[in-house]
Amino acid sequence: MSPDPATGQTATHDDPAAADRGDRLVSVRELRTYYDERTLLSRSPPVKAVDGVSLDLFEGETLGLVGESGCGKTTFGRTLVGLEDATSGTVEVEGRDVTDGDDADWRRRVGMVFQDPDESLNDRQTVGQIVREPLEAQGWPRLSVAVEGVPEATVSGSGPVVGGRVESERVESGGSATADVTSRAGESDAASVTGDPENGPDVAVDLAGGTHEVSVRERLPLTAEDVTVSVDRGERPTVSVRVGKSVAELRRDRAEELLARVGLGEEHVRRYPHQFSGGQRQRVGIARALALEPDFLVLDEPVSALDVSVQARIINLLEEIQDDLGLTYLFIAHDLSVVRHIADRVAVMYLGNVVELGSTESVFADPSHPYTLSLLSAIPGSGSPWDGERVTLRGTPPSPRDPPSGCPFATRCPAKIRSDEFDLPEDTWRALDELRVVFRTRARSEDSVAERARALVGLPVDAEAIDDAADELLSEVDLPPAARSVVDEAVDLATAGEDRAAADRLREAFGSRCDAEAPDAYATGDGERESRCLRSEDGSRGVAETVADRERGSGGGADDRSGGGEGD
Ligand SMILES: Nc1ncnc2c1ncn2[C@@H]1O[C@H](COP(=O)(O)OP(=O)(O)OP(=O)(O)O)[C@@H](O)[C@H]1O
Repeated sequence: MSPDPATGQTATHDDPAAADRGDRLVSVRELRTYYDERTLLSRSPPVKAVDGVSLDLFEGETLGLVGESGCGKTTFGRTLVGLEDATSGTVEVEGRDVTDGDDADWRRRVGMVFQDPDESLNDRQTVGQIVREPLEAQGWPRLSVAVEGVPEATVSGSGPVVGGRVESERVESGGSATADVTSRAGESDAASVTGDPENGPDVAVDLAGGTHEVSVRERLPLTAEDVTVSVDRGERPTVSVRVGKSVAELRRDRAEELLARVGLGEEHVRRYPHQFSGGQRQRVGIARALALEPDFLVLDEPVSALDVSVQARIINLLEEIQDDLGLTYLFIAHDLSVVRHIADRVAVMYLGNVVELGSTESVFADPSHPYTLSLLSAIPGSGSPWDGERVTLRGTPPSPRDPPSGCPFATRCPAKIRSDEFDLPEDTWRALDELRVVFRTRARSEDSVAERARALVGLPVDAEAIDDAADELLSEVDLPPAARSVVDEAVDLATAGEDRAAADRLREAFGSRCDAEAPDAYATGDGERESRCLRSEDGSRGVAETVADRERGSGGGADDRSGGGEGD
């Protein structure tokens, strides 16, 4: 395994088990997308929606992106396709930096399908107009023409003429294009080609043998009969290509073809979105996303708003399209069963971070990260080790405006490494964690305009609420005197309005590595996966065992504290 270029750590996002995949299409490194809404009245810190994601996407694969609502999935997808500005980090496509979203070639090569077709389709446009919109926006088509196989003997020029290159290649709306081909002496490439070398030229004129043959690229709504070619074999040979269809006709034909591709007929072209079912509307959304022949689609919960029976049909359609066109998908979902069906690899996201990444099969069979484990435990019949035995996470995710220092999952982690300063039962650790969350939440609300206004007019700090919270959480648990005195100190600080200091005091005394160190991406599962959990640092796991112990009430205490070293 190669070290991570960003962190120097072992085998990471760089590529777990890359051998059987296609070429790398997109490389994302340390990507951050923050929403900064600070105004004169509000000093709230920015929302760290994506907070340091590094991963690769390989040609032809489907990468599933899963995680709770609000963890940053949509923002990540939108940043990849240039709909959101990255705050820092890079997105590279085939070695080219496209992070700023201005790369015209990349913009053409990506498409996005949105969750809610009702919201993403303009109800005042016909379906035909909706699908033609990206074609119009991008000035499609810009036909490329190549001249091939020009033998030395047929075209006279100064020196051996072996190929031609088209200098002008736009189809005018009147329906003709002239391609001036300048001969190039001494070039050795017998078939000089313009346009996208992957897809070939749109129109190729083969001048071999003194005649000419015209071929038209597949998936273009043109046939060779629509194209007239005349060749002037003068001193400066010119090949003129006339296309017998107007731009408007080409766009109309393309829209019909796209609608047919997603299972809609000619009769649908002039209808409006509200005349369709949810599944049909999503088909329109897919046709629109395919308009410019993308290589990469971000599918943002494309079936979440649909009935289960319709979901399966749309998923099948997406799979067929991927096979036919060789597309790469980023498939965003919160439904893990859908992801399991469609994705080759899965990235699990929590609070703006990808915490686990690996092949779908291995992530489902043997999750390394405690967050993945808890997600899988919620799916009955998943076949995961936690199937049917739900690991419920405590509390709600922290605010992305104020993520915890250290591991972002530490405040809810059922396998959190415990401090070895104290020997406490699991219930007590959890109560202390929760009290810290209370102080952190209070500290955050102090930042709000309303709270500052209260402070300014001298409203008292709600001391009773602090005592109540501490009592509720800790009255039933046994705290040794040293621990009790730390809690009393923290409560005093909070009562004095120092909520953040109170939270910090608890962290100092009861926190562990998980509260202090942001985990790198460590290789787990024989290099098949990477996991951002300190327990995966040395390859040993111990996560499932620790969670099992704690959940089943036999854990806690000294055996739980070392982290990383437990398990196999
Ligand atoms: N335009 C915006 N301005 C400010 N904050 C935003 C904006 N868009 C998203 N957010 C916030 O960024 C965080 C990540 O949101 P995002 O929509 O990317 O998450 P998600 O995982 O896709 O959620 P869901 O599954 O609910 O769509 C959330 O806290 C959200 O409130």
